[in-house]
Amino acid sequence: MRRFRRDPLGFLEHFADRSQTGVFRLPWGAWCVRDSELALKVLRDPVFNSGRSTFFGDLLPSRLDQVALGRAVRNTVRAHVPAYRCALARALADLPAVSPWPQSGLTLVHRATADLLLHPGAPAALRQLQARSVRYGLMRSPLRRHRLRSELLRPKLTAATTEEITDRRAAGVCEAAPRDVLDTVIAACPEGVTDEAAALLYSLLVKSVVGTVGHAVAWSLLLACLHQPGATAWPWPVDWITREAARHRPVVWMVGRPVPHPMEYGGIDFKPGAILSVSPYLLHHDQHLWKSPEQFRPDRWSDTGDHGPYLPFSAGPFTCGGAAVAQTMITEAVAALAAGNRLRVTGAITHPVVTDSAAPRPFALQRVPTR
Ligand code: HEM
Repeated sequence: MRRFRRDPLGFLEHFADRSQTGVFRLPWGAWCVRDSELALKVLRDPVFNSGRSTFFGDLLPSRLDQVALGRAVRNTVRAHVPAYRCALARALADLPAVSPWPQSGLTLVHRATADLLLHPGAPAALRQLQARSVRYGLMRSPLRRHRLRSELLRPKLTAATTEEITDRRAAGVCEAAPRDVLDTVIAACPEGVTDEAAALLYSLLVKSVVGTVGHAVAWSLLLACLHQPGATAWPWPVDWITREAARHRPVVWMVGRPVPHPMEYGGIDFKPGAILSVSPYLLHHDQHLWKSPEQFRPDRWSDTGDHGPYLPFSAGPFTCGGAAVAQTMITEAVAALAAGNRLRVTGAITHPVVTDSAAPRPFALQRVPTR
């Protein structure tokens, strides 16, 4: 496991290269589908994708409820994009000339979405708890002391969110005009979903909106700066940079699907319940399907054809419900950070820290105004 912690993706590639079958066993017992065609089949085939998605798990009673909630939240977030842009500009004005990343990515995105997640009239204590959780453990930290802190914070945040949901449900929430993502979640939860389950659903979505987007912003900045050190302007459109960063270093590095009944897959016999994992990273680095996949090359997005499988947001029936709006949020943030500035990174390496997401290791970003 020490080798995995040092270079998780290299470790995964090493196992994939040595495997003789389309599916190989990971050291911690799970199964990884190495063959790209078989992997895409796992994500798309109804055999593995019926019933409820693992993202929401059993927090909602049916797949229809999951889809309805995902769409409702996506719509609320999409409607907020103009406000996000303005709030981002205000948050950037407070960013120091040298800032610590990837944490600054999460802080920036949180500041730009704070009123979307909890409207300004929501209890101040809850808004503060949410801001603290963004600082100390929205995403699982590799550091034990951070994990301990977040384990202390999480029950408090869940309890405070649950209490707020109880109050809002008692007062009634207007489905047609949600004031924030919490209202949207409450309105989309069918009867019978407890206040605590609604709080857990809400926290999953906060993690996606702030944590996953924040880490994707950090990867884009890091990779673009490392490949154009000291440039006053990047030679690529920001959209190409963010797409290529999501290919080169997908934040969600593994998604899993349970095997529904005894079956043979990729030359191996599986029992029901075994988890088949698909790694977007491995598919994005398949030498047979991508040209020079190990290189960070935003210009590969100048044309629409000739690409291998691209699934930073997964694929098939359980694809990320917020993919398009997430892409917009990431691109807007990177563009805003770069506008009128020369960017430089120090202390940067491209080996990620892998926990529940593949995050960049700490680096410093220096912004020097060019006008
Ligand atoms: C960089 C940002 C993001 C990435 C990389 C990402 C990626 C993913 C992935 C890989 C899944 C799981 C799919 C699977 O199990 O196959 C997922 C699920 C989901 N994501 Fe995202 N996501 C991001 C941001 C967002 C945002 C901003 C929203 C909301 C607006 C969102 C909403 C959802 C929903 C609702 C699902 C569950 C889909 C379902 O089960 O039907 N995501 N996301």
